[in-house]
Amino acid sequence: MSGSPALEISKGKPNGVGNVFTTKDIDGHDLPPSPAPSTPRNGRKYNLMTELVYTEGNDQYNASSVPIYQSATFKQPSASGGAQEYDYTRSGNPTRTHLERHLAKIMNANRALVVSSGMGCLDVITRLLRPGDEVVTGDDLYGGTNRLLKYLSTHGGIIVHHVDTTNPESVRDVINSKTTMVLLETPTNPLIKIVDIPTIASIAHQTNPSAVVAVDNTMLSPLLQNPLDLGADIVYESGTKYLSGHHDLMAGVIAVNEPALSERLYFTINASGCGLSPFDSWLLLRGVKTLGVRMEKQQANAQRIAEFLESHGFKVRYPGLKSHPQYDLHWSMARGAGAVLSFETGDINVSERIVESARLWAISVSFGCVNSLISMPCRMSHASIDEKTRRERQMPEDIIRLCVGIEDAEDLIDDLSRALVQAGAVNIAPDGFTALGSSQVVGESSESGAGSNAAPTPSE
Ligand SMILES: Cc1ncc(COP(=O)(O)O)c(C=O)c1O
Ligand SMILES: N[C@@H](CCSC[C@H](N)C(=O)O)C(=O)O
Repeated sequence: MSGSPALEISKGKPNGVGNVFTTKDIDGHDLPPSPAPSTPRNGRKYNLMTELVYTEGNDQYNASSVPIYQSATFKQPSASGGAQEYDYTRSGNPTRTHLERHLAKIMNANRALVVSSGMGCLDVITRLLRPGDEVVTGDDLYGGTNRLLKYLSTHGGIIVHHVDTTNPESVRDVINSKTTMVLLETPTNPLIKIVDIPTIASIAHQTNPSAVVAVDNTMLSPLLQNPLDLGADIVYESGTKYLSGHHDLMAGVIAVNEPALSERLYFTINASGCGLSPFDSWLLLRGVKTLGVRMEKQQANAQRIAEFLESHGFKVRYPGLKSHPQYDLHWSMARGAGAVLSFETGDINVSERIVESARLWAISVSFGCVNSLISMPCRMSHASIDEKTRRERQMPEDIIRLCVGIEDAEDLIDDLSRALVQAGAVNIAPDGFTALGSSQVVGESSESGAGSNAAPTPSE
């Protein structure tokens, strides 16, 4: 790639640190700092769907698929050290570098770093904190995030404020000169609440210019939202979810624009040894290429299912529905609604029966997979948040989370309809069914959802 006339490599340090390209292409377009070799040779910035699949290598055999450098060590030409880019895979590996450069491009970032899981990202990011530092974060957070923050507040001398981040004023109320980090998720998992990244980022930076605003973008992926463009300093994602798409690997990616910050994060990754393995880097690079087609289908299916449930009287949380209280805010930041939604039945036992009656929908934690999943967050993904805290944070114990895959939408709706009937979650009438306790008149449900509004007969 160094021979490309379109791009110049800035002088970098070993292991890809600082090896970013200048921002102008041959035509003078001001490109985001571009992480070749995954950028087309002409230096042009294409639409994201194109950039996702475009990678280029400098392998001596012109391999179309980036090789897996399954090697822990790299021989060196002399004993003087420091002359070559790689020496040891914990510090850097060509397959990992290739993935990082590709992800930096996709995430509109100067630099991306890949680690062994989404929680690995948060571990690396929170090592920026020092005892006495304060963190402001949400009251609806992924259970594992909550658990790590709790550990840090109990054992690491970090003060953590959980506030309702859907209201920027609650952030303003607690933020102060000791606030070194603001940690956000949007949409939140599992209550699908929306958080105003630009407003909160500006409150944080005004109050303490050195505060770092970190956003967990796992629920939407870079296809649908770019928090760095909205004022965040760090974005991270669990690569276990949409980025890879098949639930066959664990990974995490951290992306930043500020070189000094990226150096501090890289230091921890090298020092602690949590960089992603060559094989998982290769798998993740392969998965990222289909992110666009997967997400488009998953999101279209999720919209159908959300409308189906809502039309039958269920309380549904999904930012693709106009009834979402923060619909406008969501669409001011994001290009899509994603494929995770949740709904309530009003009864834990009914919810449990629905989950267990589903056949196509696997009972499983996680999301972003091509297969559709159903879960009860309070008992599964968020069980690490104790019951009292869940109550204080108004997490409905009966909430069901649907993580929609790429199957045929009619099949998914049929299976869900059958599960709802089998679980006794709906009132059945000759012309349709409605959620128990719903004020909706039977039969008035819209045609937008199920293949038919007729009450399905439980087939099992
Ligand atoms: C929103 C969110 N962030 C981070 C994580 C952590 O990712 P990982 O499981 O890859 O560690 C998860 C799920 O696990 C998640 O749902
Ligand atoms: N037992 C795991 C649960 C993982 S939940 C995975 C995912 N983030 C989700 O929301 O489903 C744990 O304790 O972390």
